[in-house]
Amino acid sequence: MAGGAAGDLGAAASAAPEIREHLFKVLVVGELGVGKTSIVRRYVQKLFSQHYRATMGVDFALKALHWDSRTLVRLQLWDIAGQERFGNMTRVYYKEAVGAFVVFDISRGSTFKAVSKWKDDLDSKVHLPNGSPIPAVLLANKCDQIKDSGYSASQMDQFCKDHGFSGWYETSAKDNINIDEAAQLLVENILTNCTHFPSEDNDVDKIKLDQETSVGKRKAQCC
Ligand SMILES: Nc1nc2c(ncn2[C@@H]2O[C@H](COP(=O)(O)OP(=O)(O)OP(=O)(O)O)[C@@H](O)[C@H]2O)c(=O)[nH]1
Ligand SMILES: [Mg+2]
Repeated sequence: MAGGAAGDLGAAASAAPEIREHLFKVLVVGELGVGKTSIVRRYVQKLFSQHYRATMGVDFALKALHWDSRTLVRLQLWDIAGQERFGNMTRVYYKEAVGAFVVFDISRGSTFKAVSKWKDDLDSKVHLPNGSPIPAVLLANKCDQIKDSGYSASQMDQFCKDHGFSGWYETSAKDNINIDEAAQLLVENILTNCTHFPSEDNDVDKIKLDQETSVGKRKAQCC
């Protein structure tokens, strides 16, 4: 019977697990050539190249994370050219970001000195709806190479506390070290903020999916 079939479909859809979908804008900043594009490429495409081509302005990439059985996180990664620290565009690029990676190159100490400048730039131009800084994770990239600075792990921990980083990781885009872990930490922090400081600014959807029938309901929701 047609009526019975429709009723069954409705029951199946309402019994389906509710999937929360989040879209987060995440910035990747740091000096020229520290490996921002390489990190994004490794994370999203699982590729690495020795070839260096400086980013002009900003590049974009999208990464989908099945966070848990009920949560899908989409990261919209804004890979900002190192040369932008000297330009006027960062204020535009940072708008509505909810998290950031600040990257330096462990084989070039000068890039670590610029970390606090990048962090100050972020904190002065973008913040959460409640006025707090957006969570940021510090990436000490190219850890497959020889270090050019004598910072111990505890000094790095202290540096993160002093400058308001959620944490830091030694990463290598070349050898695929700690990039997933760093992203995990950043997303955890973003999700925590999302729970504590709901905002209608973030583009977040709640979808209810019936995997068998592909019947889905999607509604915009604040986060
Ligand atoms: N050994 C090593 N080389 C890396 C790593 N990550 C990036 N590189 C190299 O460093 C150079 C610069 O990398 P990019 O990813 O283009 O740097 P970027 O930070 O995007 O630079 P801009 O776009 O100019 O700001 C390239 O030659 C990469 O192959 C790494 O983890 N290890
Ligand atoms: Mg780049």
